[in-house]
Amino acid sequence: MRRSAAPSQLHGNSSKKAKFIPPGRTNLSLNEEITVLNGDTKLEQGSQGDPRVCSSNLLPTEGSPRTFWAMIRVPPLPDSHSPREIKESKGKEEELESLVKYFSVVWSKASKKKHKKWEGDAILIVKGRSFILKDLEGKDIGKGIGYKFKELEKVEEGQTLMIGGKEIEIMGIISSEDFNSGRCFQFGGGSPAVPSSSQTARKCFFEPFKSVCKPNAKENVRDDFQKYKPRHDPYTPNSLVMPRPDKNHQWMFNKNCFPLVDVVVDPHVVYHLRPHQKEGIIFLYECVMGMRMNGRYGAILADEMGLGKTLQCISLIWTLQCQGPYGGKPVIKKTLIVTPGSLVNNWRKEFKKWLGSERIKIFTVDQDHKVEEFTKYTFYSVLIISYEMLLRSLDQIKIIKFDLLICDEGHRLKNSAIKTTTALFSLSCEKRIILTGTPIQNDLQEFFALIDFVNPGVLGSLSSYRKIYEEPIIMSREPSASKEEKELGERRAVELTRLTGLFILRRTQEVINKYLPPKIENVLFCRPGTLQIELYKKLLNSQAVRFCLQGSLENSPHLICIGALKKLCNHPCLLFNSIKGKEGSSTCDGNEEKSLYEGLLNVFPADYNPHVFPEKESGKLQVLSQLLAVIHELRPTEKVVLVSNYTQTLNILQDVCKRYGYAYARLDGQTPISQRQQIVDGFNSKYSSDFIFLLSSKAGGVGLNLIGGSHLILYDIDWNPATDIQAMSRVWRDGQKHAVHIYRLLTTGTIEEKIYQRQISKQALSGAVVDLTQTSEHIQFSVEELKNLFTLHENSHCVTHDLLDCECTGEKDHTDDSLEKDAISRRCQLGLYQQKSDSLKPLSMSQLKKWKHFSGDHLNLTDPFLERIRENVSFFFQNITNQATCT
Ligand SMILES: Nc1ncnc2c1ncn2[C@@H]1O[C@H](COP(=O)(O)OP(=O)(O)OP(=O)(O)O)[C@@H](O)[C@H]1O
Ligand SMILES: [Mg+2]
Repeated sequence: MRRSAAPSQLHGNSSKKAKFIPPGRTNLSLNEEITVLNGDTKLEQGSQGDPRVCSSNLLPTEGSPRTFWAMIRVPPLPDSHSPREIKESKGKEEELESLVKYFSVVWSKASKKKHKKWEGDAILIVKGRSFILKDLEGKDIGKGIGYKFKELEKVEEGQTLMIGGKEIEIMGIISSEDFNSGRCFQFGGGSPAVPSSSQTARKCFFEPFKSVCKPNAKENVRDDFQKYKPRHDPYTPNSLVMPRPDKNHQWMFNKNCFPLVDVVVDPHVVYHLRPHQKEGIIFLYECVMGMRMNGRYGAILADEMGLGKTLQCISLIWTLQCQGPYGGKPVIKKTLIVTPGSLVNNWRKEFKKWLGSERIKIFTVDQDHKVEEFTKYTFYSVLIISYEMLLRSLDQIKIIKFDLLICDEGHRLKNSAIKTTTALFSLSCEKRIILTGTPIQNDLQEFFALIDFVNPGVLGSLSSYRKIYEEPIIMSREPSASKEEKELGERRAVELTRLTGLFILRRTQEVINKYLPPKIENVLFCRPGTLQIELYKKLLNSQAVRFCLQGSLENSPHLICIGALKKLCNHPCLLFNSIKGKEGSSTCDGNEEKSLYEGLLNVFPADYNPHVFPEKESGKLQVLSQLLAVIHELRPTEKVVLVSNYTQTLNILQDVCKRYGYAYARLDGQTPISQRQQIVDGFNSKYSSDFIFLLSSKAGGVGLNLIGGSHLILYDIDWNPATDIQAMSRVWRDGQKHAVHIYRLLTTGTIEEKIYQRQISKQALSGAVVDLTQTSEHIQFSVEELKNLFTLHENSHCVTHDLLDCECTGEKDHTDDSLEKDAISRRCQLGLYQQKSDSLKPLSMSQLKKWKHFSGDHLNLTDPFLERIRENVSFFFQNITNQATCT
């Protein structure tokens, strides 16, 4: 048996230019040598005894087959040196010590067999006196230290060596650039297709296309060009023409030699498209057609929330369903859209909004409309289904041949182990698009899962990805990282960005700012009520809180304490209900909670009735009811979205609506999915009499359009800034006609301020995960942090302002302009680790300082809304975006 070629040989590895001469072959010339490097034998793989023993006596006779041990060059034994020589050589050695060289090699286990097999390609890293052999998945497969420089210096292309119990042949030199970027590790990643620039899209083709195939007769050509006309005129001004496939693509996909036809997006749709959406459609087209990367058909459209990802996909589906570059034949027949339950009908609505009811037949799956119906009627081309329903109907879905798969809010596929991901993975459809407005780059493993879903294998296996990208990148960010580690991590990150940037597109909110009305964001620090303060202090003095601060966080009930404080901030009656609810409980958790609540009931008035919940007992509720009143009075035609993360709090807010006779709609986790869109539509309709939309943001806020409302009040704060940002994005989006007012309510001096500070400082600074799934359970608190959380600042107007180091007293409008304004253009954000957008990112403390801020005692408040609520607000922060577009 001959040695078979390693993968690089089989696939024509470009790094291997010269000889691939497997050991054991007879055609080695006599002056080619196998060198056995003789290190200090600190080898991971045992070396084959002392190679010096196998010297000339094993030399083959001329003409006889060369054995593995043939032609060994024995490294010279150390000479004795004079002192000066030693000094000089020491200097040289130090220099050599830091020298790193990289080689591509093929390797096999050391063996005396006559015919052996190369077992694989590998990368040899030679540094100073040591070497590391890595396989192409980045795993170390051999190591050795203590070699002599002379031995390692001589390593060169074509040479065969014995190291670490392995025989290797040097196939080529790798530049440090290629190693550092990770490009030398070749795996399933497709090579980028010939870049087709977006400009080509706008150019029309002046001549009939030349196909790579030559039709037989001129006659046929003429006939063909008449028969195969573009569906829409590519020459009209503002037409949106898709890029032309290159020769390679034609070779691969136009086997029947159809004439090429312009793919032109329906002008009816183009008329509405924003410039970034036109670019997005071209991007998606190139991706799913395999024009950006050979053999890869997936894309991630990660535009920030509200940029119209839905419309971009609808335009793509409509285009591909009717047209294609080869003979005009449609590229796709059936599309599957998987989306959160609350958005199924939103998709249907968007299809109708942009394409009317006739162009495309949509089928949405719900309790009464099963997948079988879609299969039965061939005129349906798009199936829209929720993730939950998909799991239930997987067997039926699998039978249908879908040509395009779109996963909306697809960041949920970041966990490759969950059922939804495996179910979707099992579908055979190659053209896959993930839509997500949530940042996806923070966790490298989740990032891998998303990439691997749209373009399976493009980053190799998970283990190779970890070795080649994740580990070096994470290591480079450790404070203890060496300069080399930092450099390597940075290069790998750049390479990962380059590679994935071919099929990830993320644009920031700024691209649509100019189409949006102004946004006035306010943070209101509300003075707590007397009962609230009393209860708060009592809670902080409880045994449970003291236990948390003792230092052992193992079984610490800190989450229970935090929960109780947050409830109290919303309204004392919520705490009252919890205490009452725990009275009979005897579980372990119950006991901890009981110890937290001990003596609290005595603080409440004896006849306390939680159903009455006077507003003055909660600073925020008091501000809220004043705010609703002033909006109702000053803007009678405008509506309010009122957000809380807790159902119980929403119940209170709902009762407030009833109390004041405000008409309201409500959407929370319990709202049946089939009713959600109807509720949203009702609220958005100009004929609706609803004044308030009560929304549980976690339960159903993602992806919703609530542009009927122009005031949004965040009643409580979440640990995770992304949850709040999601909620805020519901109203300030395309289609909004009014200036948008956002109010975030925080109880002054309490845990709510601390959570806010954590959102804006710690997370923004550390770049920690900004991800919807992050909850307080995932946050690790130090005892110091808990101490801070469990402190009440009774005498401060605004602890957050105190922390800003701002010299103002809050009596006048104050804006700190001393800091340089961010002058970074953030129009487009592609891939990982590029400058993040500020618009949907948690604020930093220094940015907050630039917001206008003033205390509730400020004398000349110009904002009529704030003027009316100032009595209970100790401090304000305000920021206006798009003031220029103010009407
Ligand atoms: N070109 C446009 N002109 C006018 N309105 C548009 C345009 N594009 C999108 N919209 C509207 O903007 C709103 C937001 O669009 P869409 O829901 O697709 O956003 P998204 O990018 O999916 O955001 P999210 O990440 O929050 O789901 C929708 O009401 C949509 O109809
Ligand atoms: Mg969406």
